[in-house]
Amino acid sequence: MTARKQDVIIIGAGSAGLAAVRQVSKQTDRFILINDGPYGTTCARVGCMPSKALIEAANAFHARKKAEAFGIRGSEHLEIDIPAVMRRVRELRDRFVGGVLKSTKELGERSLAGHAHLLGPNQVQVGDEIFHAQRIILATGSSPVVPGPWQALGNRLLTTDTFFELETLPKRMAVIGLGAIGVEMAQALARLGVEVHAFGINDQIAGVSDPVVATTLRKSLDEEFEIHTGHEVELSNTTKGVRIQAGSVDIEVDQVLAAIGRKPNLENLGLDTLGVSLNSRGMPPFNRTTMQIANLPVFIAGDMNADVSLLHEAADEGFIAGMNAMAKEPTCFQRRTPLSIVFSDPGIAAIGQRYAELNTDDCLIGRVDFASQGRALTAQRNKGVLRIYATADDARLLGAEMCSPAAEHMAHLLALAISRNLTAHDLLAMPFYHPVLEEGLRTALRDIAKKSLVKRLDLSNCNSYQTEAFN
Ligand SMILES: Cc1cc2nc3c(=O)[nH]c(=O)nc-3n(C[C@H](O)[C@H](O)[C@H](O)COP(=O)(O)OP(=O)(O)OC[C@H]3O[C@@H](n4cnc5c(N)ncnc54)[C@H](O)[C@@H]3O)c2cc1C
Ligand SMILES: NC(=O)c1ccc[n+]([C@@H]2O[C@H](COP(=O)([O-])OP(=O)(O)OC[C@H]3O[C@@H](n4cnc5c(N)ncnc54)[C@H](O)[C@@H]3O)[C@@H](O)[C@H]2O)c1
Repeated sequence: MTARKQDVIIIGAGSAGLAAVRQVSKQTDRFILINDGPYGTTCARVGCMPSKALIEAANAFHARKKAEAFGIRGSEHLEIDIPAVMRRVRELRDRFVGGVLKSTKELGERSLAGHAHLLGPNQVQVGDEIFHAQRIILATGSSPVVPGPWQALGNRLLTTDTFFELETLPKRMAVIGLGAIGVEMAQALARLGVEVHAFGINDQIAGVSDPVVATTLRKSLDEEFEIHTGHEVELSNTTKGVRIQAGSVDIEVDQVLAAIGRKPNLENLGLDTLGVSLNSRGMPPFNRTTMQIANLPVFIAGDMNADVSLLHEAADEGFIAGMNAMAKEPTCFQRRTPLSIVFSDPGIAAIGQRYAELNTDDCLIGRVDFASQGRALTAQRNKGVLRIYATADDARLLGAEMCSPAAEHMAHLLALAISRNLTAHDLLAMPFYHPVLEEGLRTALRDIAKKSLVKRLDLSNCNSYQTEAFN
């Protein structure tokens, strides 16, 4: 065994780990990046990117269902070539992964493959080698949760780690779990022609906490695939597939996609050697503005810390960890306004404070229903609802939840406004072009302004025409 001295050791070559490497490598050559398992990052390899490639293909095929109403004939003759869809998903995936691999290859000997095991706050073991470092950054990511008994289903049980390798899709599929992954995948599979049964242990879908948005979302998804909520599922092998029992539901499918959440990769990592108490889930205490674990020279970033499992947050945390690992004293970084988007149709988004976090007695809620929104109607995208939350005294924007057309774009506008501490009136004083889906956003802002005691003598007071076309 050897003890090699480094300034920083980064464990995990995912999005968080690579963001940390980018910062650390600006200041020192004495660092190593250790990665166990496949390179290329969860996001590019089995996460964000292949799932979006699948969703885009599914949406393109689904568009035929609106053709007749537009006056386009013959769309019923369109066919889908599933093996070609899956090949395209993998080709794009390989392209995205290729870009990531290039950056790890460039590290040469500083990039090391193997399972990292901590021996304390300054030591890491990989195989027979021991490495010593002033600082350590942990960024080992997360893995799909698969309950032990489900393993008996063999290759009839899929997770997003295995799904994208399929050459073709089964006729009948169950998606267990209705979080972000469950909703995105269930809708995409249904739009690709698979008979989908989706199961949620409770009524919450994609994390939506606003009851008005939740009801609209459920109604919209119910039109596309079977949703069963409120019961634990029992899975068992049959001669032809998998039997699923949940409450009064008893069905058979060919394959099951488990999407019941992800767990941090802590196995055999040696967190117990850090000398700090771990919580019931084996997690050490850490500060999300510095990413530092207690007062140790150890930082924790990305999905591994089970805080917010999103790509942009993983990248931010890797950046903060990298900066602080090279600093004399850790700096506190202001975290960004919470923003999450689920790429379903209608899209689902939450910005700033969620409904569940509000004191609803002390805030204003503005609403728009997209069922009769002008531009949405012209595009046959008139489904969904947006609710914006603002302070009762000065209509300062606090947050929003929505399931709506163009949710991903309106979510960014709202995130910008909330980050800049703007009020509903501030946003209403800005231009809204006509006819755009954002006029729906303006309707919800006007709803807040109407309920607010604040009245400003500027264009924020300009009223609506009260007609569908200009809504
Ligand atoms: C299907 C799916 C879709 C998603 N879609 C989106 C989306 O649309 N938008 C979005 O923002 N987010 C999305 N996410 C979430 C996003 O992908 C993750 O938040 C992000 O990839 C986490 O990056 P990370 O660096 O923490 O982990 P990873 O990229 O998983 O990197 C961790 C690395 O550490 C390695 N490792 C583990 N243990 C050890 C060890 N002991 N020693 C050495 N190395 C180790 C792992 O093998 C891995 O290479 C999606 C996730 C999934 C699964
Ligand atoms: N568009 C995006 O940003 C995007 C897309 C996909 C994934 N992700 C990220 O990946 C992470 C993992 O996604 P996920 O959807 O697997 O996790 P999740 O935690 O978001 O959702 C899991 C869902 O499964 C349910 N569940 C748990 N146990 C169950 C059981 N036994 N039976 C039925 N339902 C059960 C939970 O109630 C929850 O609704 C998320 O944290 C998310 O941030 C993001």
